[in-house]
Amino acid sequence: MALKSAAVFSWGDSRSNPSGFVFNRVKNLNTAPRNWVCVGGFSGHETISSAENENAGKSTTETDVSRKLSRDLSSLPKPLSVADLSAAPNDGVRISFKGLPGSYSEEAALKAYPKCETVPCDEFEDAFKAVELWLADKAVLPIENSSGGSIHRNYDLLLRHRLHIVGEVQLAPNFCLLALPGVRAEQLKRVLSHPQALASSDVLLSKLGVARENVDDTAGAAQYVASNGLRDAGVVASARAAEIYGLNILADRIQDDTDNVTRFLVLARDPIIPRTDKSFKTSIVFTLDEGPGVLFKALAVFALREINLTKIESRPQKKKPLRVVDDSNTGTAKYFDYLFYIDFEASMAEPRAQNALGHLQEFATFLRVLGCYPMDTTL
Ligand SMILES: O=C(O)C(=O)C[C@]1(C(=O)O)C=C[C@@H](O)C=C1
Repeated sequence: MALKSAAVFSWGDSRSNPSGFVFNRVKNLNTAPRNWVCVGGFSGHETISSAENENAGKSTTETDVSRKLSRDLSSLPKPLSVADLSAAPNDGVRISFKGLPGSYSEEAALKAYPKCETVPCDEFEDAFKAVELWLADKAVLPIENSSGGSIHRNYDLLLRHRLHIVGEVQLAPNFCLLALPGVRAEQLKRVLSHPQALASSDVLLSKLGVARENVDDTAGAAQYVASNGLRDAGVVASARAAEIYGLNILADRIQDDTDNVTRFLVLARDPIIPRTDKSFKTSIVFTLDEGPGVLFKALAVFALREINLTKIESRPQKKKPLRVVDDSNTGTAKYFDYLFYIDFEASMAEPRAQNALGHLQEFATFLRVLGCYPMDTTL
C-alpha cells in the first residue's frame, strides 16, 4: 500500500505537535534542518576590533569605547554557558529511530533516555546516517524479537556502518487496537500495522475476521488511518500513538504472548569503556574458512572459558555469496559464505573475553567487535 506517499513530512519539532500529523522525519540527509543549532557564538575580541576601526582617526576616550562596546555586546546573542547546557530540558541527547512519534522504537529510545529529543527517520539506514552526520547523538534500533526473531536488515547495517553498540534496551510492547472516534471493533474490515505487531495480535484479529495490511511502522499506520479518516480500518499500535493521532483505544494488551519482548540496540559514534563492576555483553561479527568443524572450533573459544553466548546469527556475505571449490574426486561444489554474529556475556575488560577473542582471531578470516555494553536487566 502507498502509505509513504500519503504521509507528508517536514522539518519542525517532532514531539511538541500532538494535534497535527506533520512530523520531522529525517529524509534528505544532505540538507541540514532549518532548526539546526549552531553551538559557539561570536568573539568578543572581534567586536572590540570593529569598534576600534569605526573610531579610527578620532580621538576616542576609553569610556567612549566601552560604551560603544557594551551597546554592541547587548545586541549580540549571549554565548552558551555551562549552566545553560546543564539545564537543557532533554539532557542534550538526540536519539534517531525508524518510524514516527508514537512507535515502539521511540518508546524504547525514551526508556533508555527519558528526557531525550527523538529524531524520527524514514528508514533504518537514515537512523544510522543521522548519527554519523551528527544530526543525532545515538540511534535506537530493533535487532530481535522474542517471537518474530532477528531483524536482519539491522544486522547487515551494523557491518556496513561504523557505529558502536553502547547499550541495549528490552521492551515488552503493549499492543492496542485503535480506530477513529465513534468506530466500533465490529465495524472494522481491515487492520493496519507493522507485520510483527499484526503477528503478535493474531488471536484477536482472527476473532474479528479482519484483513491485515502490513505497513512500515505501527505509528505510521495510526497516522495514515487518522489523516485519511478511514472508518473501516483499525490499527495495532501504542496508547501513545492513539493520543498523538487522535484515535480511540478499542482494546488494550491484545498481544497473544504477554512475554513478547523486542530487544533494541543503542548505537553511537564512539564506543564506551568496558567495565567489570556490572554485567556487560559483547557483540562481535566474524567469518571463517570453509571446512569441517570450523564453527564448532569458533564456539569452543567461548565454551573453554565458561563464557555464555546469548545470541548467534548468520548472514550471507553479500560481496561473495558463493564460493566455488574444485575437487578432482568429487567435482565442483558451491558454498555460501557467511558472517557470524555472536553476543556473549562478558566484558572486554575481562581477561577471559580478551583471551577468547585472541584465540578466535588465530583462525577467523575477519573479526570485528561491534560493541561492549551494559546488559539491560530491567525486564
Ligand atoms: O513499528 C514500530 O512501532 C516499531 O517500533 C518497530 C517494531 C519492530 O520492528 O518489531 C518494534 C517493536 C514491536 O514489536 C513492533 C514493531
